Formats: sequence, structure tokens, C-alpha cells
Amino acid sequence: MLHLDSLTYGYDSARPVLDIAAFHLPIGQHALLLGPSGSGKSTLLHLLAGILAPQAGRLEVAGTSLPSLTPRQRDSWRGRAIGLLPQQLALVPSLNVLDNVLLPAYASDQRPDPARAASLLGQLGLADKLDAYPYALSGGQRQRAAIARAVVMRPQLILADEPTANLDDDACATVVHLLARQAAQAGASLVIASHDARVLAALPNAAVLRLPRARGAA
Ligand SMILES: Nc1ncnc2c1ncn2[C@@H]1O[C@H](COP(=O)(O)OP(=O)(O)OP(=O)(O)O)[C@@H](O)[C@H]1O
Repeated sequence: MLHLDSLTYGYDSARPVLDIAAFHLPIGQHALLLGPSGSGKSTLLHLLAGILAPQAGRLEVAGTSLPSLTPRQRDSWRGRAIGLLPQQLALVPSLNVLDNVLLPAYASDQRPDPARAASLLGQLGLADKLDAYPYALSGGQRQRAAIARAVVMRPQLILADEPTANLDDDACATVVHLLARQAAQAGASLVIASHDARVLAALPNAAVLRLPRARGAA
């Protein structure tokens, strides 16, 4: 599913943020990117999603070598292959919950499937919130809507950025298990970036990639 070798990335070419010798993840397995703040977890998720392009090294995701794609090809590939659960959930305030979940289809020119979106929202306990707007949801409900949006297109890989930040222990375990279950149902692998050790306890079989503290960081 993932093949990373000699992968480097820096926002400024003089100072690499990431330098990964090797990391390989078999299909269907889950991975945790662990590391302190500033170690490059979000940067790596953006590389895996094809939002950023590496400066050097091998980066293969679900059989596609990302460095060989143009930015436009990466955008189209992302729409088909990747489900993203960003740190700031990024629900669109002017769209109701159902339309927020259908957004990845509109964004990638694919046919929206409202029945599937509604069914996912039902599984996530939001059956009565399809017409609600994000402002009228609790934080946990917004997060579940964002999980539905991340899996609705049956992506090969789901990328979740700090999904448990600010959650208590019970809610933390619930969110990790929801993500893992939805990934399994969609036939997807799951990569969670986190500095929260509780995520490891909730997903004990995941492969772990630990990113070192950034050089020069306190
Ligand atoms: N767009 C950007 N331009 C320049 N530098 C950036 C940019 N985004 C991140 N950085 C820098 O890259 C480094 C890694 O940031 P990143 O957000 O990937 O870390 P992180 O491990 O996800 O941190 P956190 O746990 O705090 O979210 C940091 O030093 C950050 O300041």
C-alpha cells in the first residue's frame, strides 16, 4: 500500500523537515505516524495525499508513484484514491451535512451517491442530521460527519490528521475505532498522524512510523 524510501521534503531547501530512510505498509494494514509537534506529521500526510511533492526519494501509494505525476494528475488521483480527515475538519458552513459528505464527488467530477452518504451518516449516528448545517452540530457530530466524508468515495487510503486532539479517553477510543471500522468496510488502509499515545493503545496492531523531534526544536 505504501512504499517510502529515502524520502526527503523541506519547505525551504536548506532545511529538510522530513528525511525517511524506509517505511513500507502492506495493503489493508493501518499505520500511525507518531512524533512531537513540528516533527512533520502533517507534512507527511500531505505528501501521501499528493498535495505536496517530495524533493527526492520513492513515494508510492496504492500502486501509484506520486513523484512521476503532474500536479493536475495528482489532484485527479487524490479524488479517486484518498479520503482525507483534516485536523480542522473543514466542513463547509453553507452546506448541510449530506452535501458536505457529497463534496468529494463534486470536487472530483464523480457521480454523487446520496444513498450511500445517507447510509454512512446513519451508521455514524447522524441519520437525523442530514439536513442540519455544521453550526448546529456538536463537535463530536461534526467529526463523525467528516469521517463519513473521508470514506464516502471508497478510497484506497484514509489519512486522518490528529483526529483525537481535545477528546477525552472514551471519545478518543470511539473515534479511532470508528475510523478503523469505516476503513475496513471501505476496504481501505488507514494512516493516522498523532502525538497522542492513546491512539496507539486504541490501534495496537498498527505499524508505527516515529518521526524524530525537529532539529533545533526545544
Ligand atoms: N506551509 C509551510 N511553510 C513553511 N513551513 C511549514 C509549512 N507547514 C509546516 N511548516 C513547518 O514544517 C515543520 C513541520 O510541520 P508539520 O505541521 O508537518 O508538523 P506536525 O508534526 O504535524 O506538527 P503538529 O503536531 O504541531 O501539528 C514545522 O517546523 C512547521 O513550522
